[in-house]
Amino acid sequence: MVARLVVVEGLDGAGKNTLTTALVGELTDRGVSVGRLAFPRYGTLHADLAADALHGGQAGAADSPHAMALLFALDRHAALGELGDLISSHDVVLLDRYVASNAAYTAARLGPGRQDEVLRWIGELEFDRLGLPTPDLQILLDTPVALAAERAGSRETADPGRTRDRYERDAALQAATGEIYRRLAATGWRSPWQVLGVDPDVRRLADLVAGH
Ligand SMILES: Nc1ncnc2c1ncn2[C@@H]1O[C@H](COP(=O)(O)OP(=O)(O)OP(=O)(O)O)[C@@H](O)[C@H]1O
Ligand SMILES: Cc1cn([C@H]2C[C@H](O)[C@@H](COP(=O)(O)O)O2)c(=O)[nH]c1=O
Repeated sequence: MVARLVVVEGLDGAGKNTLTTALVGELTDRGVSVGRLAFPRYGTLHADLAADALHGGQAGAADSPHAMALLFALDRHAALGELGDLISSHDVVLLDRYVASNAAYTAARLGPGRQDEVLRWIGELEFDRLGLPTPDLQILLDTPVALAAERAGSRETADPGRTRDRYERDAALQAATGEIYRRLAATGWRSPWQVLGVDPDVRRLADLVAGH
């Protein structure tokens, strides 16, 4: 059996990690074997260069929208083997962020006039040229910007080592990213999407993911 590849997308602080953890628990309880991976894969070369740029470090020279998008894409390209192993050994593979994150954030940075061009570019680069597998389902956790920002802020307060990066501090960028995510979902960008509101029903989501 080939695993269903399911992606959880949303703004910084939307609750993706929390939802993914709950979904892994619910699916596992049902006897579904679940693989899990989050992007960027902190601790790897390209992801750490991207993170450094986001935090204003030495790699800040790479902080143009296209350069950042390439770093995130190369991190996924380097994960192809790991992703293939997960897909071949589980019923379902859950990804916390994937190609649509790159599409949404990069398009938001470039502004309205260049959105179509960048959405096409990212899709062609990552899926068609780099050969990343197409998701079976993309889930947009559509948490309102203010609530997502509040959650990201309280996480920083609880753990001062987890400082917010420049994307997380930029309310306008988050709002623009949220709009692009909704557009990606409405147009079925690259695969079917499911849009969820705040505090989604994890059991119903598990039904959908497990294909019941
Ligand atoms: N449904 C919820 N109700 C209350 N708090 C929540 C909920 N979901 C997540 N949180 C809290 O909000 C914060 C952000 O959640 P989480 O880390 O899951 O978000 P995320 O989307 O993965 O964030 P990021 O993309 O920035 O890593 C955490 O402190 C988490 O405990
Ligand atoms: C995978 C990926 C991420 N980003 C952006 C989105 C976030 O603001 C940061 C880091 O993500 P995290 O969930 O806070 O760890 O990077 C992006 O622009 N492109 C991507 O492909």
